[in-house]
Amino acid sequence: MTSTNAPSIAFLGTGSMGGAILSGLVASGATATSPVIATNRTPEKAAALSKLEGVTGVALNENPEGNREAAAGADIILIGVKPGMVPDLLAEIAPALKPGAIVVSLAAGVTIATFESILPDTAIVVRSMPNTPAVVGRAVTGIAPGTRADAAAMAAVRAVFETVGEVLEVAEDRIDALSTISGSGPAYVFALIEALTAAAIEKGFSPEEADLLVQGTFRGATELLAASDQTPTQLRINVTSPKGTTERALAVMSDAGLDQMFIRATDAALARAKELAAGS
Ligand SMILES: NC(=O)C1=CN([C@@H]2O[C@H](COP(=O)(O)OP(=O)(O)OC[C@H]3O[C@@H](n4cnc5c(N)ncnc54)[C@H](OP(=O)(O)O)[C@@H]3O)[C@@H](O)[C@H]2O)C=CC1
Ligand SMILES: O=C(O)[C@@H]1CCC=N1
Repeated sequence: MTSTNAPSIAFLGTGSMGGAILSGLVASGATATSPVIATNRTPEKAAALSKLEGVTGVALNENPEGNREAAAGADIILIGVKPGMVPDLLAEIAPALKPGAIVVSLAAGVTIATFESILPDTAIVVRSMPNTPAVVGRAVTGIAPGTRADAAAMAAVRAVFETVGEVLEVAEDRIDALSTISGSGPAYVFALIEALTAAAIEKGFSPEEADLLVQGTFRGATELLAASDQTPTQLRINVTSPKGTTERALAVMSDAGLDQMFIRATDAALARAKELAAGS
């Protein structure tokens, strides 16, 4: 993505998720050699985006043609609006797309069939499910090919997402399930951090002390896991002295149904994805 032959990219809807991918691309240096256009509704957001190297932020409230103009000039168009807004945006840009343009969905729930029913036959659709650690080059992104996405198109989309992290290609019928794990996953981790921080404060630590203890522990544990050749199970056992304190804490979590809780939580996320696919 750093050669002058790199495809031109447009972000249509550059909020939490689109903005995270864009930040990761900027941090990687990719936008320095391959400029990007990024649209939003509000001028404030567009101005902030324009401060990033190689990025032109467009405010639709000032330029209502901004999505169409950005789409017309792009080889790869990332659709980063909320799921309910996707059909209208696709209808808006459909007449402007270059033949062979690759339209990449970031949206939860919205199917490839929906994309392909609105876009012209000359457009190539790829469905993705990224996550926000893209900001720091640590995204995990699922990608699934539309009916017209050949190996070259998938390679081009993979290259974009590999600039900001790891990529797993799956069939579309796995994307919703993948989303319940890695798409939503950062929120689960932050919720766990919030809960352990609240416990630290309840134990009498100041908020600053609690942040140091909890965030340092999450960072240390994940970096240990990444550096170690041991499984998470073995690393947990290494902390859990027989008849020690950790054992008591983990027993409480087990009694509270930790394993089942994640299964129920991801089932709930999956059910919501089906609702979104149905347009509700
Ligand atoms: N957040 C996440 O962790 C993840 C989100 N996703 C998917 O990403 C998509 C976006 O979610 P998220 O980033 O959280 O949402 P945000 O609300 O943060 O971002 C949406 C952006 O779209 C802009 N926008 C609204 N209408 C238009 C339009 N007509 N044309 C162009 N831009 C427009 C908004 O601009 P303005 O604010 O100026 O109105 C806003 O910046 C969703 O489909 C979601 O399912 C996928 C994986 C993870
Ligand atoms: O909550 C959502 O719907 C999106 C999809 C995965 C993460 N955020």
